[in-house]
Amino acid sequence: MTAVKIAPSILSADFSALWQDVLKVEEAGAEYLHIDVMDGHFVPNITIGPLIVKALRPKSKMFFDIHLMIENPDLYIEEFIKSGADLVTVHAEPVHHLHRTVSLIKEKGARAGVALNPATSPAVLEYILPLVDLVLLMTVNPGFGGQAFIPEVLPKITAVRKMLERCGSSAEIQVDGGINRETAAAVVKAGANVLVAGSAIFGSEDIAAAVRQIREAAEGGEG
Ligand SMILES: O=C(CO)[C@H](O)[C@H](O)COP(=O)(O)O
Ligand SMILES: [Fe+2]
Repeated sequence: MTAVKIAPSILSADFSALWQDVLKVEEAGAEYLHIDVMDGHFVPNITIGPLIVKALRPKSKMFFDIHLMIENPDLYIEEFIKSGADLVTVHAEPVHHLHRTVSLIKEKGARAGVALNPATSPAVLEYILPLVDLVLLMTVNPGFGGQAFIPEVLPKITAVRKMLERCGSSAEIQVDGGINRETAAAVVKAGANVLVAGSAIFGSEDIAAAVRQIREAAEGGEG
């Protein structure tokens, strides 16, 4: 099993002191910086665009993980990658030609992720797995931070882990939504290895301790 990685979601950071919060999670040893992009169409919220990614890029050496919750992602993929994205994840639900979209991410030089809402079947991944570097399984319905973890996704995590093994894929499995000290072990036990956490990290008085505690809890689920 690949080592657990922690991906703090800046959706819950202090936007008036954003890069200082980014520095805190980098110093705490978190591996990925999870950046939630919402368009007010695919999800009922509007957040961050490529300008923010570009502004943060010189401030941090972290792996920039861009979670696009937008319609028509093909229009923006190149700009996000030029702005400093290391990984671009698109949702399967609003995309008409997923193979084309994932291929575009790879062509433009980033790693490619595919995200699935809690109710979406992983069957959609089967024939594009060789191109996919990360599968993001939403453990809340996307759009907002601070929502409760949906436990019905746990068997889907295990199903995707088995699918990856069957296909000889080394793609990572990321989970996003409601991840904290209480839920971390269960998602890792089910087969996830990249854990996004927003409110559990940036809502904490001690950001470094929160990263450490989630990692410790997650490692309790390895085995
Ligand atoms: O994609 C997201 C929401 O759509 C966020 O990454 C996610 O909700 C993180 O927030 P929290 O850890 O507070 O649930
Ligand atoms: Fe996210």
